[in-house]
Amino acid sequence: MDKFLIKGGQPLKGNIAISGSKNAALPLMAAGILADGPVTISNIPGLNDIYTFNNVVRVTGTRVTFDEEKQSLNVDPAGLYHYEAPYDLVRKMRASFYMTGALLGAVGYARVSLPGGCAWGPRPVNLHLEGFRALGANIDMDGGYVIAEAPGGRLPGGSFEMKPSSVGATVNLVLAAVRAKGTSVIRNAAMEPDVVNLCHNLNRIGAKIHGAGTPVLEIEGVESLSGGTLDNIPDRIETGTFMIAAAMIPDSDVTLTRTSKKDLGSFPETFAKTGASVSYNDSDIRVKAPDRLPPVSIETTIYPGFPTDLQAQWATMMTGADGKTTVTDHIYPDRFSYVPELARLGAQIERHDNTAVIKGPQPLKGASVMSTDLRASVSLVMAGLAASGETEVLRVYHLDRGYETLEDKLNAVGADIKRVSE
Ligand SMILES: CC(=O)N[C@H]1[C@@H](OP(=O)(O)OP(=O)(O)OC[C@H]2O[C@@H](n3ccc(=O)[nH]c3=O)[C@H](O)[C@@H]2O)O[C@H](CO)[C@@H](O)[C@@H]1O
Ligand SMILES: C=C(OP(=O)(O)O)C(=O)O
Repeated sequence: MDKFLIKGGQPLKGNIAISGSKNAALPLMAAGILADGPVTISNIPGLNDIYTFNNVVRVTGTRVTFDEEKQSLNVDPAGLYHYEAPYDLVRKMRASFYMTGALLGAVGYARVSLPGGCAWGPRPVNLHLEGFRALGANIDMDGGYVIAEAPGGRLPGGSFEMKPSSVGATVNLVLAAVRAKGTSVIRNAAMEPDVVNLCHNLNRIGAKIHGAGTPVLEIEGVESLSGGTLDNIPDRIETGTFMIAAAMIPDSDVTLTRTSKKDLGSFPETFAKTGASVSYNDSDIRVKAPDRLPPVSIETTIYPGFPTDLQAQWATMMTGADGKTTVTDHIYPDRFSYVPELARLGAQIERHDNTAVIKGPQPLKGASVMSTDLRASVSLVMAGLAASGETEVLRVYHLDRGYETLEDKLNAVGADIKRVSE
């Protein structure tokens, strides 16, 4: 298992190119099996989650070819014959559950393993299942698998209101509904850029989805979708992560390229309160660390609110703030595995229910740390960069799920991170 050895205390200076979004890419890849011809998806990052999902899609007989150099992924569903996503793959990656909607839409039948819990507690799929039923699917459970079936091979379509709004369930229902016989309406639909991008791309190959980016999606089912080219968007979470890293490490001056403010929702407004100097251009964002970091409390909410995928990084930055900060997660109330690890680095941080309370400024000092999820792990790397001495971050395979060449990108702007394979 690989680990990182980080020598902290260096400012970050230079350019970092932002990769394509992991969370927007996965729905596009699932959408590939809905088309009548091959689709080519641009700006796909070389990440373990992408490789795993390639294998999930391949199980169905679909051909998936990834040109890593061009970051271009081709999905050819001509050989689609096996309508299943097995437990072995779904347990590695929850997004595999998108195969339920995609197979229902493509062939009217899916046998997909129920995803289990995850490192930060329960992640239910009740809305996905209730939504499929509302669109006309018969849903059964068998040996840990969901069996979803469209009577007569094609869903009739229907209406469903989500409470709460869910990114995963919206993606799954859109995939199931685009080739339904009738029209479907999803109320309180997710407005996250990942969902909007999926809808726009599906429309490019013949879908009729109205209202993307609003809480009401109306999907007129179409007989077929053509093959074609789909475009992935820059990773807004990677962008936010590096913006926070630049703001928390004194004297840093970092320009993020191949990204934009467009999909960041209200994050720039919140980020401005850190006092960091930020300039946004068409395709790059420059961040200079502030001289003094004030405490800025946040609460996660659905888009355009503060993303749950950035709360751990924000809490880490706030260990250096001048005063007391609270970080509250309303989406995933147990997503705090980083708290005891930051404490090992010397942070004054405590968890109370779904809130981390951080008392700063507290200089961090290198130690061995480990986390059990992706965003918590990247936060420990950032803490290691800010800390004095050497920090060892164990089990970096979590990072490899969602940050493309993280250590190379950071080392190129002055960090000192060594990957060690054990
Ligand atoms: C709204 C939100 O911020 N979603 C995030 C969530 O997406 P992900 O798709 O995993 O989660 P959802 O958007 O579905 O969940 C939003 C909320 O709805 C609840 N829920 C969801 C589905 C369901 O069937 N029943 C149910 O009760 C969840 O427990 C959660 O409290 O995690 C991803 C990975 O970290 C992030 O990239 C997404 O931005
Ligand atoms: C946890 C994440 O992904 P997933 O929903 O695939 O687990 C994430 O992107 O932070």
